[in-house]
Amino acid sequence: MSVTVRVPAKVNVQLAVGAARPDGFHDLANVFLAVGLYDEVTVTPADELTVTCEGPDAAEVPLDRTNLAARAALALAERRGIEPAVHIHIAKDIPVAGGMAGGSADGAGALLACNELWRAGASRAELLAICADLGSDVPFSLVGGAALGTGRGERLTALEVGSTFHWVFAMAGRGLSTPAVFREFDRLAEGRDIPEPVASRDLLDALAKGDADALAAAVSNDLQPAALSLFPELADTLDAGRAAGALTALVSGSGPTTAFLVRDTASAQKVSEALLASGTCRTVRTATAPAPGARVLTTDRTAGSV
Ligand SMILES: C[C@@](CO)(OP(=O)(O)O)[C@H](O)COP(=O)(O)OP(=O)(O)OC[C@H]1O[C@@H](n2ccc(N)nc2=O)[C@H](O)[C@@H]1O
Ligand SMILES: Nc1ncnc2c1ncn2[C@@H]1O[C@H](COP(=O)(O)OP(=O)(O)O)[C@@H](O)[C@H]1O
Repeated sequence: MSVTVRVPAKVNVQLAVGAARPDGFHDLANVFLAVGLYDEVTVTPADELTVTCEGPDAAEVPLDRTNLAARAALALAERRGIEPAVHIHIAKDIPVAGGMAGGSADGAGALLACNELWRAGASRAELLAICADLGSDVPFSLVGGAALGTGRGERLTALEVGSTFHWVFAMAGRGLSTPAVFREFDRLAEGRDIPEPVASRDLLDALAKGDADALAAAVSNDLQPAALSLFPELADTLDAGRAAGALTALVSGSGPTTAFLVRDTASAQKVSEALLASGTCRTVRTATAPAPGARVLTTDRTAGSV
């Protein structure tokens, strides 16, 4: 018996960041767009909780109980009074510490997979509540599509998207820590009045219409100056993508992955080749958006039985 769930990465087409809250988090207007790069999480009954990971970045993924997938399994097991006796395998295609919510994807994926494996019967609302406890980005990994996240990003309102958008992503040679980027945001904001974060009407309209030019004109990321301050070479990657004809270029979330909105697959190809040739990034991937949220791919109720 095993269950496999597929979960998408995300890009933030708007990330408006408010002042630091007393609890250390920041209020956000976080417009998430799920993109078609996926991790797959497979859960199988085992003697005890174990985690394995395969993929180009696997060596950087913790395999102990700090792994978000393990934390998700433990959270559901505790609520249901179940032994968390499960092996979790992550086939990882989403870059690690890249600002594309790879860990959050694995948390949401493991939660959905364990709910199915254990026939735990958690409702969508309960799954979303567990996701919010695990991390600010985790609820969005469950729902996918496009959504506005408020609060610390965990309170979601689904958004309409009128068409498919084409993206190129440039993966950097090293990661960036999300808390470190928020700390740098605070440092850069010292002495300034930080406005309440609000979603941009132009941006929501562009998404709803499926208008790539309007979306390109409206994207914004308040964490980008902080990410660039910690990782100045990212400016060269952004420039290389713009020069190759991207409609817009921005840092994805807290970075350091850079995201390039392009008009079509031909432009995606051209921008990808230029980015690789520029030598300013480690790898390049293309993907379309929006992508669906966490989905059960297979439930094999015979695997593991004699
Ligand atoms: C910045 C964003 C944008 O979508 O994503 P990434 O770029 O990391 O993927 C998110 O806000 C990241 O969400 P997530 O990675 O789930 O963060 P959490 O585990 O909830 O929090 C990690 C740390 O980030 C900071 N944090 C996170 C969310 C938030 N609204 N305010 C914060 O200040 C806090 O320092 C917190 O301790
Ligand atoms: N399943 C997981 N996959 C990747 N990283 C994880 C996972 N669980 C915990 N982590 C930790 O979370 C950190 C942030 O990872 P990730 O979610 O990939 O990046 P980001 O928050 O920038 O989107 C990693 O450096 C790693 O230490």
